[in-house]
Amino acid sequence: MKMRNPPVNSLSLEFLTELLISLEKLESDKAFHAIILTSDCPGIFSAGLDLMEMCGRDPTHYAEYWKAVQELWLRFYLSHLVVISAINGVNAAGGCLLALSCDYRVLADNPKYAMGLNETLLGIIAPFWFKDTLVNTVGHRTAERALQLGLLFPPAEALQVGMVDKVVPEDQVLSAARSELAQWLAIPGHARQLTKSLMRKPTADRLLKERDADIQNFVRFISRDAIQKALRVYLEKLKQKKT
Ligand SMILES: CCC/C=C/C(=O)SCCNC(=O)CCNC(=O)[C@H](O)C(C)(C)COP(=O)([O-])OP(=O)([O-])OC[C@H]1O[C@@H](n2cnc3c(N)ncnc32)[C@H](O)[C@@H]1OP(=O)([O-])[O-]
Repeated sequence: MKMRNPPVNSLSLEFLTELLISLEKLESDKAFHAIILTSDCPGIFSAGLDLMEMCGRDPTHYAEYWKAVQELWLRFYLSHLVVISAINGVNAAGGCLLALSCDYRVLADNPKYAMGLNETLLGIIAPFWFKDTLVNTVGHRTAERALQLGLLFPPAEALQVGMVDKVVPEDQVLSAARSELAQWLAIPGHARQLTKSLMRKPTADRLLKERDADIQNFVRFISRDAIQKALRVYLEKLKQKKT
């Protein structure tokens, strides 16, 4: 599955929906057993959630958007397919969450390709299920430091803390993901799927039990004047970087 939403693969409502539909199609086709998730945007895996969906819109839109973000995470996190990410670019916040929801991560060895949950740098907060997904991957202490400081880890560090499983030269990221897949596909499917569910269900259930409350929290939080201002300042900084 190659993500293509130029220029930065930001996860807009439309793009999230497209990803969700593509995943559902693959899941319902018995011929498919695995997905390699990668990017078609040179040098960028994903810039994360689309800031334009969270800035200057109304509460109904924020609620619709957040529901779609929840849906995509739940679907990827609990997918019965083997999902491997071949991370071929910088990967921030919501994009990193998507990669953390995969079963295995291969990252291209380029110092520019940092990844992490950098929400605090924008003055916003990673929700509890983003946090849980990170904790489940790198452990509590590393997650605590990474989340508070909004750290984006370059490849060597991402590997060291366990945020990714393998770092390979840039031209080998897809072939390495394919080689890894062979090991996962050699395991009897039902045993692997049930084990995945055993490991992940408690984390997903926390959100499933309070989806509506989580949407309301998000809408309240993102609608605050101070948060809207912080997002506008951040977007402005991104634009100024160019000039
Ligand atoms: C509770 C909520 C939890 C939140 C979770 C999140 O994921 S929060 C998300 C946290 N994500 C981040 O902090 C990552 C923010 N992004 C970056 O750091 C950089 O864009 C980059 C390193 C990904 C690519 O650098 P580069 O030099 O190759 O590209 P460039 O920088 O020149 O951008 C090109 C155009 O795309 C635009 N745009 C960019 N990102 C977003 C976005 N997320 N959305 C919308 N638009 C975005 C950018 O403004 C510019 O627009 P313009 O001026 O053409 O109209």
